[in-house]
Amino acid sequence: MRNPPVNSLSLEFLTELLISLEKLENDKTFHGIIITSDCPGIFSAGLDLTEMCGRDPEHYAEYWKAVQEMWLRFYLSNLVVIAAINGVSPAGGCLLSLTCDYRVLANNPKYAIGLNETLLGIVAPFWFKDTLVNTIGHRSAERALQLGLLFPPAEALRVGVVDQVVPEDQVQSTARLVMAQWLDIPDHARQLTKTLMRKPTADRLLTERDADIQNFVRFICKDSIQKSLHAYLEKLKQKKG
Ligand SMILES: CCCCC/C=C/CCC/C=C/CC(=O)SCCNC(=O)CCNC(=O)[C@H](O)C(C)(C)COP(=O)(O)OP(=O)(O)OC[C@H]1O[C@@H](n2cnc3c(N)ncnc32)[C@H](O)[C@@H]1OP(=O)(O)O
Repeated sequence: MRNPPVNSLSLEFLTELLISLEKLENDKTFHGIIITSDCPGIFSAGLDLTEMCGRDPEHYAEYWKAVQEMWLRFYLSNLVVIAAINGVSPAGGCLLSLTCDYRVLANNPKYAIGLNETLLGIVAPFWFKDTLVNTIGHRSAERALQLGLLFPPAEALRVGVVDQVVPEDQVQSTARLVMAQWLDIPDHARQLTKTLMRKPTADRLLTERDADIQNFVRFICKDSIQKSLHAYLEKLKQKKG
């Protein structure tokens, strides 16, 4: 991912990601992809706050549809998808990594990962929650979501948000080793098993997709939510000054 400075998942960047995924899926010489970051120290800052702040309802609806599409397409991809997490990964950045089949995280205490939405005064939607529950179990997910926990590497491994923590200079090579293991499995059997495991979760969003967009638009348009997002963005900007 190369969307400096922080790989935020803007509408444009999400569209590019989806086009790239589609191209790779349509090229039958590809069997797997490794998602990693070109922004030093940052895997992805998550959803782009500027897409959710000070815009009109039509824009929010279009943006949310693209976020849903990213989740659905990566979560259900027939390719083996591995995240080589070489930086901090809050909220939507964590969600993107949770769509992958395997997560390798660099062992740097700054590289926290988690669904921290509540800390911003926003609520992780049910399909964010379902993805986390499927990964770490109900009790750990409930605690992590309510408290908006961002896990440093050792904790992330202990709770199961990531599958492996390795020295920073070994993240890419480890992801490639893991890819080789996953590609050794007969493709059709692996793909059908992935579908079996993930389809019920994806189907829930597919059947409630429009309602979920409407919920998001209603929620994000609230004055109180706009005020918190605006204040949060300002705080991020003032950090430098
Ligand atoms: C009940 C029914 C509910 C229905 C549905 C409701 C749903 C709402 C759910 C919405 C879900 C949202 C999930 C998300 O992903 S929200 C985004 C969460 N992300 C974060 O909290 C991360 C924020 N960023 C940071 O913490 C830091 O930027 C950092 C990633 C740790 C990097 O730090 P650093 O290297 O120091 O860089 P800066 O902080 O100086 O940032 C540089 C630059 O980038 C801007 N920026 C940072 N993050 C974002 C972002 N997520 N979106 C847009 N822009 C971002 C930052 O403002 C700086 O900009 P300037 O250079 O212009 O100052």
